[in-house]
Amino acid sequence: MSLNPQKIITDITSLAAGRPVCLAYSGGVDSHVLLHLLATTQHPQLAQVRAVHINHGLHKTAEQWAKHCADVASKLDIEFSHIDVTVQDIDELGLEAAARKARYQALSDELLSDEVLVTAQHQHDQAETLLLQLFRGAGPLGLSAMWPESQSHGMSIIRPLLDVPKQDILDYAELHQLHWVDDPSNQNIDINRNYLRQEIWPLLQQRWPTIEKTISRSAKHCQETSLLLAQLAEQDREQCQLKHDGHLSIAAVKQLPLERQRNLLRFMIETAGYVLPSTAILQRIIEDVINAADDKAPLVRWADTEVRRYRDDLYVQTSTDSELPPIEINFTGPAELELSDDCTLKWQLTSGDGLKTSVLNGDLMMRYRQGGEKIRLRGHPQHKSLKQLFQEWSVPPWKRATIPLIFVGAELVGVVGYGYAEHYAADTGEKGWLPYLAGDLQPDLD
Ligand SMILES: Nc1ncnc2c1ncn2[C@@H]1O[C@H](COP(=O)(O)OP(=O)(O)OP(=O)(O)O)[C@@H](O)[C@H]1O
Repeated sequence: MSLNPQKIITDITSLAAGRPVCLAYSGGVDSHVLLHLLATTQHPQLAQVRAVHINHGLHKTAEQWAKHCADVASKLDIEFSHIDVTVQDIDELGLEAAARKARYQALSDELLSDEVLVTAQHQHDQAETLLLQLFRGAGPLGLSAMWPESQSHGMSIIRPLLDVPKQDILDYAELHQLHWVDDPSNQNIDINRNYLRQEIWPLLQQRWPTIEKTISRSAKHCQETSLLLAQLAEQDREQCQLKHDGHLSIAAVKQLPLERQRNLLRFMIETAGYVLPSTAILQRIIEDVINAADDKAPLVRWADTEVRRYRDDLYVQTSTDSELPPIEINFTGPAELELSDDCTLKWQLTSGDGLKTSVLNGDLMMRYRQGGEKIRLRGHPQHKSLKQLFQEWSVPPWKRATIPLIFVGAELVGVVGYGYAEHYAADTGEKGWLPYLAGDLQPDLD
């Protein structure tokens, strides 16, 4: 079998679906062949094409590579740019992963909002990726290896060569007398992928000559299985979201067989964009969180993610910072205050809601809960402790310490987002001063 240029360009056109394409051009043979195909094969629906090279600056010859890429693109009449990046966190991530991280970040910054990125991984890369996942004990999603189209780092990425054998790419390059750059770091067998490629693969291929193709076929089977599992998880999620607040009902989750509980949890975590937990952590979520006694509020944490239970609700979220620094502010400055990276307190004048505007003349402060606060809410006959109110409002314990409280002197007069004290709440028809958290439902402002 040999590489069919028209089929590849047709595949790119259909995956790109009218969006302009930007080729990630390393200077290696694979992306050079793809660049050549894009430049020389016509397709009426193929929108604009350009190429970008990332210079990691890791080799003495890096500048020459970038120059080589620019020359090749220019001869093929393809718009070209190169980006210099600084590879960081090498000690923590290892050279290969650190370079990939810097590369994807730069590509993501470079891409226009409607552009798709095209990369040149082929059938052999796909087989290697599946094997490396297998050695790590991955399930169907990991064994799906690379998808023809996926979303990553905020970009759409398409991989039109996944079904093309490496040999076909080399034959094409030879036929068209292409000159490419071989990355010297590919020889370093301390890197698992290189070890597999240099030391193991030749033996496998000697014994099983079609192994590149057959392993890639397994990746496709796993992709199909992953899609089916996602559909099942979607159905289970609908069934377990009894309220409309997006949280799963623990009682409903417990009705599912264990393997579907695990499948649902993985799906929820993955679609929310968090790092998937290991099998052991997943098991702890089932044992310690889902099967905890009703009155417990357990949590399991990994990476920067946590799963918690409060009453019947299951929370999958970014780890909460339980030790928030105390803040004391008076409200004479601008009408907003950044409380943390993702939380801003804002305030506005509005009709019949919030606090009387006269509070602005006094000693108005904001701080978080310290324990022992009481408030008599508007329309209530007596004071209640904040603890009791948080329970009545079903505020999960770990959120209580993050809700801004408004004080006049030492007196608690408002719990942002929840309610105001009888003597300080704005009357109907009167202008009120309303603090709220950005992202909360905005009040009707006038
Ligand atoms: N420095 C880079 N600049 C732009 N794109 C890159 C760069 N390195 C890799 N890529 C893209 O990511 C894909 C996979 O990377 P990988 O490291 O397997 O490529 P390579 O073997 O160095 O190069 P090639 O796949 O072009 O032969 C490449 O096919 C290419 O599309």
